[in-house]
Amino acid sequence: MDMDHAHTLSLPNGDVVKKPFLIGVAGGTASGKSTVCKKIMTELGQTDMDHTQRQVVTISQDSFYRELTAAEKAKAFQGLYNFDHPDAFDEQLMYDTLEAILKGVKVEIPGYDYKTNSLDYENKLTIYPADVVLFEGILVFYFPKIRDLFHMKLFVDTDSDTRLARRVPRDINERGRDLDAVLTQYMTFVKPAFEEFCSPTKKFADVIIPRGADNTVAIDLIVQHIRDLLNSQSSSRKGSSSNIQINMNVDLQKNNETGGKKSGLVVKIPHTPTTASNSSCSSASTITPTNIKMGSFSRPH
Ligand SMILES: Nc1ncnc2c1ncn2[C@@H]1O[C@H](COP(=O)(O)OP(=O)(O)O)[C@@H](O)[C@H]1O
Ligand SMILES: Nc1ccn([C@@H]2O[C@H](COP(=O)(O)O)[C@@H](O)[C@H]2O)c(=O)n1
Repeated sequence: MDMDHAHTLSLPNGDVVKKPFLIGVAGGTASGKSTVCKKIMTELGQTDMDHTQRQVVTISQDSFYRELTAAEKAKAFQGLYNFDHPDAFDEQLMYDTLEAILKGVKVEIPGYDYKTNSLDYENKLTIYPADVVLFEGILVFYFPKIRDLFHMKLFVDTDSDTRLARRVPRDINERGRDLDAVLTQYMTFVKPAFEEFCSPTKKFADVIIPRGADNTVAIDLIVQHIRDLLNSQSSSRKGSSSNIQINMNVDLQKNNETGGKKSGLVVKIPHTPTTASNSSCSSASTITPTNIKMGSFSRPH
């Protein structure tokens, strides 16, 4: 199988399949990862579309939790199982699945049932070859091999009080938990694991999104970027030989230097986009206002 540097794969039989652009979306529990992904899909007009026709799809890391034994399930019901440790996930299956998706293979992924703490094979999600795949979860940047598969990495950065305030009612109302178990699990596992395993992965992000889905500026920028990407893909399918250019390395942090008074933006755009991965953006023009620093990067394959 021949893999070109753009966005298609040429199979030995001459068929050409899509090679998706893979975006990782990490962040603490209840930071708004799924809501951000939903907003991105909605703004791109994807949610009303038949799922076989979608150009953008979202997958959750929760579909890669390991199956629990009966004893582990009994612990989980009391909030005494650690779902926030990397070992709770099937890393190899996650890697193999993302690899298959990147090769344009149609894959089936189980749903996840939080009420029974088990994978839900009755509600499988079929991932058809798509242009953009969003993969969201607390530890999507934790595993180096998986981290390296992403073409773009987003980190949803919502403060821990807000996250706890969202998690408690969600787990009670939507995940069938009782208050005692939710708080026990949070204090015993969720909070310490966030500090140890999730929060340190923020440094790998290309884009940090403070306040999650409330940050419409960040989401609009990301959506615009994806639109540009999809447009460049369709023009390349029509015969253009240009590679996809990604001209963002955005850090959407609060602008502390201005004491929070000026919430401006700094957008640096390279004069001449290059394909060099991780290249810095030394000769850049500046669009103001901004709290966004942009470098440039390109898809790694
Ligand atoms: N910006 C927001 N404002 C208010 N509630 C929100 C916001 N973002 C998410 N939520 C709510 O918080 C909970 C967790 O959000 P979700 O997107 O599922 O987070 P995650 O996927 O990171 O766990 C959900 O009940 C969701 O409706
Ligand atoms: N059976 C399960 C599986 C996971 N969790 C918790 O879900 C969190 C991850 O999902 P988010 O949507 O919140 O990112 C994680 O913190 C696990 O503790 C669970 O409680 N039960």
